[in-house]
Amino acid sequence: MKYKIAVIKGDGIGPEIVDEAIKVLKKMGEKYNHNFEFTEVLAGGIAIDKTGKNLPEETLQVCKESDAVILGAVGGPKWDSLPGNERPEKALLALRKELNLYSNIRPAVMFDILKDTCPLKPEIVEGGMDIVIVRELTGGIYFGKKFTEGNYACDCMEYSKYEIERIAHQAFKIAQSRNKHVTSVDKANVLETSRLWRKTVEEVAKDYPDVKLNHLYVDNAAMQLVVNPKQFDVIVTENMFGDILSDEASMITGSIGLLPSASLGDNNFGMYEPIHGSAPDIAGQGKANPIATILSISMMLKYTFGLQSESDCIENAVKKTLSDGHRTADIARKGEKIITTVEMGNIIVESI
Ligand SMILES: NC(=O)C1=CN([C@@H]2O[C@H](COP(=O)(O)OP(=O)(O)OC[C@H]3O[C@@H](n4cnc5c(N)ncnc54)[C@H](O)[C@@H]3O)[C@@H](O)[C@H]2O)C=CC1
Ligand SMILES: CC(C)CC(=O)C(=O)O
Ligand SMILES: [Mg+2]
Repeated sequence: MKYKIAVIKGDGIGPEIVDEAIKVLKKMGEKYNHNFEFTEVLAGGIAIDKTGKNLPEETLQVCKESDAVILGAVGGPKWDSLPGNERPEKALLALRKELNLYSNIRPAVMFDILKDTCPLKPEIVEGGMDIVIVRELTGGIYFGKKFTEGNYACDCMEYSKYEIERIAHQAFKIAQSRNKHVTSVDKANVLETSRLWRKTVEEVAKDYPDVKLNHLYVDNAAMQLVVNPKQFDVIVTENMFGDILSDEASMITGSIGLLPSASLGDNNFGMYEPIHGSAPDIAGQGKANPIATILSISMMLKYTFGLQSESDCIENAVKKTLSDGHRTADIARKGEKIITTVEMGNIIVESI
């Protein structure tokens, strides 16, 4: 079968990590006899430099005509002084909105073999962590009305009941396939959008009587994540809270370079990207961990293409590579041998 994949490498470490993920996917194609067809398109800073636009029309068109999109990351200091709408990051938001990818699934799992890289107390680490953050991706403060007038600036957090309902359903369905527990995170003590969020999530919960629901304010949730991550199964939350909480959760697993994500809409189409950014501080140095992007490929095989065994194969190859002691700089302990981005990709390909 032929699978059409749009590839957006982006900026900073984007090209380095995506190259490793493509290598893995090509190997999977050979092993399982699948025809993965790649079309590379531009978005972000590199698109600004080459075309003058952060999201050229051709990019959006190719994405719409593909079965899935792989994205590295966009942005960097070179483009930081541009106005909001012209920045590389705006291209990512526009892609998510245009492709109606309202549901961002961010699993955060502590691998046993990496427990010693977790900065938390040993007794907390011992409990482990296996959570899925379900982040609303096309609403909230990132997409609300915004303007600057002289010395005043405004960003509105906006949500409709419909937007909350569809992400809540997604979270409850995921919880049904796991440990049947949803924690909804909001700031309902001060935000109108959060009060609508909480009320709507409670209504949706009635359709899932087998799933336990509790609510946490986001400040407490941020604290609970480092005090007792084991209490969580599925966290559902709005766009910005999910963005921040998932970066926090990543460090409990050992590194932000480990966490993948799937951005999904109403059909099987999806955009797959690591949760991290373009990491300009380490770009071009072979220091980036490609595992988050490689695990995003694993999510793509499962969610968009329905290839569960192939998805498991990648996950197992990553686990074996880590069990064999291979470490990029972000997950190496003092004195451990450090390998490069490309070496990590090669070893994972060999494990497949
Ligand atoms: N999805 C995307 O395209 C995203 C883009 N950004 C953009 O990326 C740029 C940099 O943002 P930052 O706030 O620095 O966040 P970042 O996630 O790029 O980097 C934060 C820290 O994590 C490290 N890091 C990130 N990915 C890593 C990996 N794979 N392996 C090892 N270490 C890794 C970086 O070296 C840095 O120290 C900004 O322009 C920002 O807007 C930020 C987040 C997401
Ligand atoms: C442009 C940002 C909203 C990207 C980001 O930080 C993310 O999606 O995690
Ligand atoms: Mg983020």
